Amino acid sequence: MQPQIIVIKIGTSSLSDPESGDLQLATIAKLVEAIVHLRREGHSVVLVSSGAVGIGCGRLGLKQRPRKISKKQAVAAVGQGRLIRIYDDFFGSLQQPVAQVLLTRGNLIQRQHYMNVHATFHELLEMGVVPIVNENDTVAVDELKFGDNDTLSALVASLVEADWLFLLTDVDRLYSDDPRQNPEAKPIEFVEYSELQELRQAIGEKQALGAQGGGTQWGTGGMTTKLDAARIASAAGVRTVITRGAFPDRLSAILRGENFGTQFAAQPKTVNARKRWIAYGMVPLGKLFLDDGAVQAVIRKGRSLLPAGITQVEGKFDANESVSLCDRDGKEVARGISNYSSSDILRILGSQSEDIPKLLGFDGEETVIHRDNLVRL
Ligand SMILES: Nc1ncnc2c1ncn2[C@@H]1O[C@H](COP(=O)(O)OP(=O)(O)O)[C@@H](O)[C@H]1O
Ligand SMILES: N[C@@H](CCC(=O)OP(=O)(O)O)C(=O)O
Repeated sequence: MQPQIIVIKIGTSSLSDPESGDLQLATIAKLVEAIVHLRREGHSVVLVSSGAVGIGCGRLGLKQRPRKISKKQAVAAVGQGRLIRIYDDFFGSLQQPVAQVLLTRGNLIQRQHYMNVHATFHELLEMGVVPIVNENDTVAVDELKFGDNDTLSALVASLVEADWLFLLTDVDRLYSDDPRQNPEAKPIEFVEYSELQELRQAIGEKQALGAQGGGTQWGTGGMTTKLDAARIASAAGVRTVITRGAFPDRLSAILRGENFGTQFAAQPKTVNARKRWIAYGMVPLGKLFLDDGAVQAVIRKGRSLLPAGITQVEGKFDANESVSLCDRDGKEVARGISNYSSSDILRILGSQSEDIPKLLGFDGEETVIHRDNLVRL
């Protein structure tokens, strides 16, 4: 097999015991062995590990995840140090160097920062190091949070142009409903990209009816954030698998084609690095609703977006910021960098490009979003 770039995300629910909060040392050891095995087969591996808050709670004798943000951030600062120390000890005993990479959402929004992060991952993987990534919980502010490590791992997978993203959790795969609450829930083995949005909505609605997002009080997002992650990764050409964290030795078997967990088909890797940054590095600050003709032009024909095809604007944004493009039903079909602010678009929407100078009083761009700055989702 060709050397693969593999991102593995492990959730709190697999790292610590749900009742006592104690570390699942055997799982961590097996995960480390599995990763070292993958490295020795020639693959590059990035580990995205949750657990800072959970382990911090264990260290401080807290029985529940704190609700207050500043407390959670302080507890994460306690837990992250311990987490990385355990990994360094375990990987170190197998002579595998590791690196700690702590990221905030803001690091990926700015193009220069994004490129620096990209270059650092590249160097680490070139040197055979296993980067261990987590959100920099201690400094992250609410508006600029990944919020959950499922999303973070998908963005990292897109950034490093991974072949595979493994989301390791405490259930063996995705089900039609939460198997803890509904024993009739049906296992789902394979999901096509075209099925993902609808499935996300159905499972999100069922999960919202349940008590909380995650299966235990320590997990955060449950399956909805994993499905969001699968969508981001699949769109970036990364094959995603949801599988159980307690059996990391199955990762090699999955690479060989065995069927453990739920697999999500990847879209072809056609989008370049800059467009991937536009799609998933930047955070859209508003929405443009398009008529059917504009959806056709942008999606099917890869054309630029002109003011004539825009029917409505939502949100406040400046020129050069990221926006979502939605069809008449509100479904997001593309993202791009707008040449105009939301207030200027309100004045030119529905008009012909040649009327822009007259409507705005200055000689602006002909397009609202140029095709070079536009990515289909
Ligand atoms: N449709 C579903 N299929 C499988 N698990 C589900 C589903 N809906 C909710 N869950 C719950 O999601 C939990 C895993 O999410 P979470 O606790 O956030 O894990 P992690 O800490 O690994 O990110 C499972 O324990 C399960 O109870
Ligand atoms: N950055 C947080 C991770 C939060 C998170 O996404 O947790 P999980 O749902 O268990 O993957 C931590 O280290 O505790």
